[in-house]
Amino acid sequence: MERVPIEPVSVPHLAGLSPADTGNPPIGPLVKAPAPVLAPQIIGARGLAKTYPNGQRVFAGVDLDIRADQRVALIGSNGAGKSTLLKCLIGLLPTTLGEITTLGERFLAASSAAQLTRLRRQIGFVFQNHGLVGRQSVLTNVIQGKLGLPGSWRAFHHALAPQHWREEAMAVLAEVRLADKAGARADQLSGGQAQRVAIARALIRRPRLLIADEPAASLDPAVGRDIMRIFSDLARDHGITLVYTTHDMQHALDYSDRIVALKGGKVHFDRPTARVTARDMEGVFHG
Ligand SMILES: Nc1ncnc2c1ncn2[C@@H]1O[C@H](COP(=O)(O)OP(=O)(O)OP(=O)(O)O)[C@@H](O)[C@H]1O
Repeated sequence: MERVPIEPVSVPHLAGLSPADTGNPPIGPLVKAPAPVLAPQIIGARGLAKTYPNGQRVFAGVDLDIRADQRVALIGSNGAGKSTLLKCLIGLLPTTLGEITTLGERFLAASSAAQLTRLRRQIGFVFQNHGLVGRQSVLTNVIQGKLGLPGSWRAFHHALAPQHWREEAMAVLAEVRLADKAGARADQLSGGQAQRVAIARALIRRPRLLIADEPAASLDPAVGRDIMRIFSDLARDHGITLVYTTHDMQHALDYSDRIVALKGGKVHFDRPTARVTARDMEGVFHG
């Protein structure tokens, strides 16, 4: 049988076209999808346990990872250990077991004095009792937020402070809507106004982390909500990580991105606020 030579087949309309032109994906080295970028860690805690010297066991086996820019509500019933945990995380109280890394300072049990100084420089504190000096002016109280920072002897009185500190103090007072009270004595303020000054005093430190222990507990409901809103909005606008304790469920739900619940000496749940149900909240305080 006669063999017919087979000519290479040429497809004129595809000749010279690149893969992109043909719609086929290019064949190349496999490229891995990029890992999600995590915000910098602000607080990392592993296997924390705390028992007070009198034998009072508060919590055990606590792990926590708080990233930059989060607003975290730490909740639990009275005596659940919220304040104790908060103080341990920032090196103000020693733990019994575990490892903590806060703002890059790693410590077991207790922070060193040098670590505590470095931590304090980067943290703003607001407590239930505002802790203002009543006989001094609002302006001086705000400038005293600079105490503990370099050159801070000048923060004892506004008259000693450099002009730019006074300007900063007026700017943070404006942020808490109290610029008009700068010259008033702190003991002439209402509870809500005093707490707003305490927030301004924390903000003037330009903290990376804002710690608030029951900031609205002694205020009436409307003023308490106002304080929580100021906190939460300022933390978001300034990119400050906020960790606050509360036993008010609504304050936890309305002003945080994430809720960590303590119960029975353990983390009962830790999840984004948007995924926390009313039943979850009930379970923290009852049952
Ligand atoms: N210095 C201390 N010595 C011994 N026990 C303490 C000390 N401070 C707190 N406790 C106890 O540790 C437990 C946790 O207290 P903590 O103040 O951390 O709880 P909390 O959740 O912040 O409570 P609350 O909501 O009432 O402020 C409580 O049983 C408390 O009595």
